[in-house]
Amino acid sequence: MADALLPVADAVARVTQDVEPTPTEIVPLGQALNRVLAEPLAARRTQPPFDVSAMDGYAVRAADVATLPARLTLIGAAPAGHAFGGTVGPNQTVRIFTGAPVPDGADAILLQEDAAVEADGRIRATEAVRPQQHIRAKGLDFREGEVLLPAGMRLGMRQLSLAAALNHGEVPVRARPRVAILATGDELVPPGSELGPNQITASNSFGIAALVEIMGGTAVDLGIIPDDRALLAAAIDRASASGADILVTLGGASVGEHDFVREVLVDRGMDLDFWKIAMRPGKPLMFGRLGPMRVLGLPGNPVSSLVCGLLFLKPLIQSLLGLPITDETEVAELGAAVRANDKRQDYIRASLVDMPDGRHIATPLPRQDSSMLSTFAQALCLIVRPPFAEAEAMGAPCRILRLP
Ligand SMILES: Nc1nc2c(c(=O)[nH]1)N[C@H]1C(S)=C(S)[C@@H](COP(=O)(O)OP(=O)(O)OC[C@H]3O[C@@H](n4cnc5c(N)ncnc54)[C@H](O)[C@@H]3O)O[C@H]1N2
Ligand code: MOO
Repeated sequence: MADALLPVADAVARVTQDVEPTPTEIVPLGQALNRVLAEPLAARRTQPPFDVSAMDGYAVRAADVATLPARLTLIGAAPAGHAFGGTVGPNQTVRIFTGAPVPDGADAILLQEDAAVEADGRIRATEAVRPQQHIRAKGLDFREGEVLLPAGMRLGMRQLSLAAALNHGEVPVRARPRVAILATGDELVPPGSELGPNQITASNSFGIAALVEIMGGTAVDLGIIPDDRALLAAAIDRASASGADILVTLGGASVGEHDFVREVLVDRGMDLDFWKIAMRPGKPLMFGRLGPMRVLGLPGNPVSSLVCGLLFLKPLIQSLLGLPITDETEVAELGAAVRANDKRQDYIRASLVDMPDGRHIATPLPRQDSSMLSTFAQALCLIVRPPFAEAEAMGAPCRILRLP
């Protein structure tokens, strides 16, 4: 029977359809790195809160120092955090430091480097000043009530500092999507084990868990389940009971006699949405819903697993975080000729050189076997070739997806 293979874009649309963002939770700012704002953040204060000196020097009346010579009487000091209480009168000055409020009467800062202290204690300007010189006006950065961080913003280093400057000690963010990860296969043992004769190490869970964490989710490793229907059913029930938003199964997705992940999931109540897509690597991808939990069945071949994680698990997590799903492919140039493609959208592991003239050269790596993590780790991008794309010569334009 001919396979009915779902196109990749349709599969992404079905995986992310009707996903409700996770609830809002309030977290301390110090724990909010990489979290996604659930509500906009407005300034709770004005910055700077008053006219402030941008330099260490002397607060002066610009008219007094418009031309040289100019000598001023020192009447006080204003370090940061302390205002000078009085008013600067004609030919008077106040010692001032960066970040201190500009005293009444003053309208410019004479740089320390442009001033000399005379024997009688007076201050002699060696350079003339302009009005407002080295003064940061109140509200230069932002004003109270202004929204500077919109909902849906991911909090990176710059956004966290800005949130702190706005005077938010804690922030409303989307709860981290919880992703349960379950590896299947009699041949699998954890890395670092003493390997038996027919065993390999389970590698996929690590890459998938890393992707979950990078995206701002929480990975819950449910371990390795042997090819046993009862044990698999029990593990699926544990995943359901854990309240995970997503269950990712690894392996057992194909057609062999030991590939019964789909059957057992359906038996446990999963509503199967699709199985098998027009993609290489990753044909036997499966998706369904089990109660409130989305289930992604990733193929066991390591590269297939991780590429499917990037193409389907990543947008699913983005949807749960209320983030838009965007086309992240870019235009590049083929560094070598490629053959005509068949019915499966191809994701070719490739090197990538960003040229100084702005071109990006993507060259397929020699071995494309979906079991080869060595090639995948070496690749910098995937060349995306649509179904039935024609053969292309070196130098032809192509689309690429950069790898994280
Ligand atoms: N007759 C057919 N055979 C296969 C087809 C097909 O259409 N007809 N599809 C092939 C494709 S494409 C893929 S991809 C694989 C997917 O198979 P499964 O999802 O059932 O995965 P397994 O058979 O369990 O394992 C495949 C391979 O990957 C290794 N593996 C599995 N889990 C892990 C893990 N967590 N970490 C590291 N390596 C893992 C496993 O040992 C196998 O070598 O099916 C093809 N067959
Ligand atoms: O398409 Mo499978 O995903 O080659 O290995």
